[in-house]
Amino acid sequence: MGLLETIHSPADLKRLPRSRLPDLAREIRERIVGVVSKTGGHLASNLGVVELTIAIHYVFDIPTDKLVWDVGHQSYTHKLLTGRADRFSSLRQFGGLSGFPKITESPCDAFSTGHSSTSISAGLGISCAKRLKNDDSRVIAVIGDGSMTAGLAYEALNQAGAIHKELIVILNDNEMSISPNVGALSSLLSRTFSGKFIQDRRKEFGELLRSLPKIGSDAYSLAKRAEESIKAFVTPGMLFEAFNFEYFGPIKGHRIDQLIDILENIKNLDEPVLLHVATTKGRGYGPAESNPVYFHGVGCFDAETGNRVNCSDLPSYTDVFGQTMVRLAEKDPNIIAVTAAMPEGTGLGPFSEKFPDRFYDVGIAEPHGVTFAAGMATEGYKPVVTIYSTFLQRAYDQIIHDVCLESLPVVFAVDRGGIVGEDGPTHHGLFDLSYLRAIANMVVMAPMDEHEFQRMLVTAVNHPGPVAVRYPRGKVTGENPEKAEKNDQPLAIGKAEVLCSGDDILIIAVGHSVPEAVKARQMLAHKGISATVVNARFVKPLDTELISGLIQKIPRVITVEENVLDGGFGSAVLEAMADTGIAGFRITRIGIKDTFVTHGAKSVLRKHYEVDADAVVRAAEAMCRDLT
Ligand SMILES: Cc1ncc(C[n+]2csc(CCOP(=O)(O)OP(=O)(O)O)c2C)c(N)n1
Ligand SMILES: CC(=O)[C@@H](O)[C@H](O)COP(=O)(O)O
Ligand SMILES: [Mg+2]
Repeated sequence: MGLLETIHSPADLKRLPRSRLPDLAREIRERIVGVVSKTGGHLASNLGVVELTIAIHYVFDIPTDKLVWDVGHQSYTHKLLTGRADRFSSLRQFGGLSGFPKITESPCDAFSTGHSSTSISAGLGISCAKRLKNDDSRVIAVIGDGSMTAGLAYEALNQAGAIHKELIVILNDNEMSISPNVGALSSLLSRTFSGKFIQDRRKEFGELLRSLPKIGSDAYSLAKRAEESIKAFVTPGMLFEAFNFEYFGPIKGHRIDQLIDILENIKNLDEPVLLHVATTKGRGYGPAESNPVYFHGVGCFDAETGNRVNCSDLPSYTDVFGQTMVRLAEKDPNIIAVTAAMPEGTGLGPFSEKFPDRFYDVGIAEPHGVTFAAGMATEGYKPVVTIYSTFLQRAYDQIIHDVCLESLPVVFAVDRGGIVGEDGPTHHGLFDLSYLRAIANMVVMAPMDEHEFQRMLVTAVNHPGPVAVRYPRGKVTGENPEKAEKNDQPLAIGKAEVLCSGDDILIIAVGHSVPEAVKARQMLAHKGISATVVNARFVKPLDTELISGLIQKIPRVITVEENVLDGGFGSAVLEAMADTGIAGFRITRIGIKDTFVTHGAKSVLRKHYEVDADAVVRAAEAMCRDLT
């Protein structure tokens, strides 16, 4: 029997002698690679924290002590050690284990996560609550160097340092976000401080001080040298000490013994503590160590070779976006691309290579990215801010206050709109149509296919105000290649199109729900029901004229969207009809009812939450039945 099979709780782990822990780490790596090769998941980040997770569970008493994982994409070892090993192969599958910590999944998951940089805030909140209850158990927050690029982390450090509450922050520094980490902080963290380095700086600084009385002709250059020398002394420790944290590290993150010793030492300090741990992303699995960007979040692969399996040849919407951006930027030198730590995920790799001076990776800092783009727009540039729908939620005030209030021409390329699949509720882009259409001056559109997508991007970069194009995660349709010849032509803003006509039912769909509506029309035809299908294209401005005219002719209406129903596209249609005073029609809105969508394959979720073609057919049949 393997060691892992003997561990059903952290208490079982503590019974193992320290000498067996490296063997356990090996088994855990094998299990993670084996399962993730079949389910997909965040492989590289998980392989990097195997020893750290074992050490934390060995030293602390989880769940009495609380452990908060930042993002939570690295929590697989934690799941394996906390009674979930037997269900681990169900990872990220519908009904199976979540890929992130989830309060409802285990008492050992202190906080639910998925979005980055929340761990210090949540950990501090938990710590303060414990002290109010006279509970002196410990709170540990584990945060990556990439997640330390977000302002939220510093808001939390700022408060923690001021109120001196016990909190252990472990900075897991692998010099990587999804891609290599960016920004001034990342170069500060990655400075190597050998004894020689420090001695050299001291000597240099000493010489400089000795020369200071001679200040005369070139005071500026002396001052500059002094500044440079002082800067050379600024260590990561000083940064955190400035926030009143006790700093320890950097220590090597793959030596379990050393990790256990230091954790034992800092366990009972009654000040905020920051332990800086250096780890390697992908550790212990060759393909992931050599390509941590690809293996950050990966689909199915062959565990022997690391090669991808089950790939379709079709490009994704993200690929089409990346290619179109290059084409548009070749013609228009004012186009700028902004990403928040996701150059690969957003398809901006080719753009960044071709136009390095017009490409900005701001780090995990979506609110800053939006305001940064607004600043560029005031100087006549055309920023295209490319952020996943779910992460753009972070920047809502910036969209309203910094972009839309003055109607600045910023394009929002909203990737991962709709159901994204296995990442689950923290990552589905199911709110964007609602939150974006509520803002004055904003144009909101969603393409039915890759051809319309390109036309929408052309339309967006030529529009003089804020505009959002929302598109899904996944492959393009690969259909209607004849449409390609119009791909460079802009669309008329606020104009929908009738795709096909029929007298019984009117189906009005938007974005990638349009192909579902077309499929439903074919299924309905076999049942003797004929439907008109409208591709709305725009959620705002809505084509009220076309829609109201059709509703008067066909008063049995179904709207279809992959967004929450509240405030979404169907609501927009209802509001417009109320405003025009049209009455005497029936409407069924298909979309996500008032709930959060779990994790699982996209097709499974679409069926389960009734936003697929079958759901449209059922709604149409019910409407026709009620009439007879
Ligand atoms: C608000 C937010 N923006 C973007 C992401 C996407 N994302 C997930 S993990 C990650 C990189 C995190 O880097 P780090 O914290 O260093 O963790 P590592 O993967 O290196 O262990 C990013 C950008 C996210 N989860 N949340
Ligand atoms: C953990 C996280 O937030 C990202 O890694 C995310 O899972 C990426 O999603 P995609 O796979 O859709 O790029
Ligand atoms: Mg990192």
